[in-house]
Amino acid sequence: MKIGFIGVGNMAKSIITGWLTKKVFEPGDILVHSAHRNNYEEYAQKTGVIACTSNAAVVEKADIVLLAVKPFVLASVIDEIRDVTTGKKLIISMASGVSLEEIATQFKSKKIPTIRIMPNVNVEINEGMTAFVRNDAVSDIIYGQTKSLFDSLGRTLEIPEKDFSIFVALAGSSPAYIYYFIDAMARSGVKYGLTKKQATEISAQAVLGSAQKVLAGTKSPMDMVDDVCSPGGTTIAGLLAMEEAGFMTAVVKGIDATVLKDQATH
Ligand SMILES: NC(=O)C1=CN([C@@H]2O[C@H](COP(=O)(O)OP(=O)(O)OC[C@H]3O[C@@H](n4cnc5c(N)ncnc54)[C@H](OP(=O)(O)O)[C@@H]3O)[C@@H](O)[C@H]2O)C=CC1
Ligand SMILES: O=C(O)[C@@H]1CCC=N1
Repeated sequence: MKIGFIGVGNMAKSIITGWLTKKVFEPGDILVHSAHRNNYEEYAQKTGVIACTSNAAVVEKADIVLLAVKPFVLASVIDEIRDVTTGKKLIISMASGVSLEEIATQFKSKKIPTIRIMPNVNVEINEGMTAFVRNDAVSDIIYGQTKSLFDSLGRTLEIPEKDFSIFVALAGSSPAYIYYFIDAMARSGVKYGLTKKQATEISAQAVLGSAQKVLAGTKSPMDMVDDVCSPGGTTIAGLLAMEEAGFMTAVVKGIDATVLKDQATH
């Protein structure tokens, strides 16, 4: 099976790395094309994936085509590939805020099997979180096969399309917020004399272990907060100072702004 990428920027590269690591695809099964020849040819040379000469060539040669361009470029890319896209190709879009209906309108056909996904960059290390929804032209078999490709990249979840905006906030965009949190912790460590490297490792491992404990699912996160806060201790002093500075409000406002921005793309 050949898989093609139109656009080979941050998200496409993360997916490709995840698949190559798990040997889900060989480099020779992956086709790429993007806006700038230097970029995609250099990437193909480095990784062994195949560079195509146009977006249409990717569609012609691939069984599955991932549209990995920014949302505002999607319409012009679909214009370019419309004539070579038959019902035998599976189209996967990861563009935030662009609905299946809008994609069908752009293709001028409801018969193009299309899956909308929302991955995150952590697929690169096979620890991603990817949401899925499909149109009526995607059979159960194709859907199941496609989902298993993404299962190799981390967790996957089928959700209604109306929930994609909140999913973008909690999973698509949130790695940036979590990296930012880790960096803020690490900077505080530097303030107290640790090297940035030491402080970053300490903070990241604390986030990793905490996330794993939450996912183990034995207690709610809030119960775990209480377990760490010894009466009269250091943690409750720090937590209340963070809350006074608006920790919870800052997070909720950030998620609200992400959701609004995603909805504004429609
Ligand atoms: N980054 C992320 O964490 C996530 C991104 N997404 C979604 O993934 C999509 C891609 O985002 P991201 O990878 O970050 O963006 P990037 O800017 O990193 O990559 C965009 C890619 O699109 C290519 N491109 C631009 N115009 C065209 C065109 N006309 N034809 C073919 N290729 C073109 C660029 O080419 P070139 O490299 O040659 O300039 C580049 O490779 C977006 O829709 C975004 O919403 C979804 C989840 C997470
Ligand atoms: O920032 C963005 O628009 C994309 C969508 C999710 C993550 N990055």
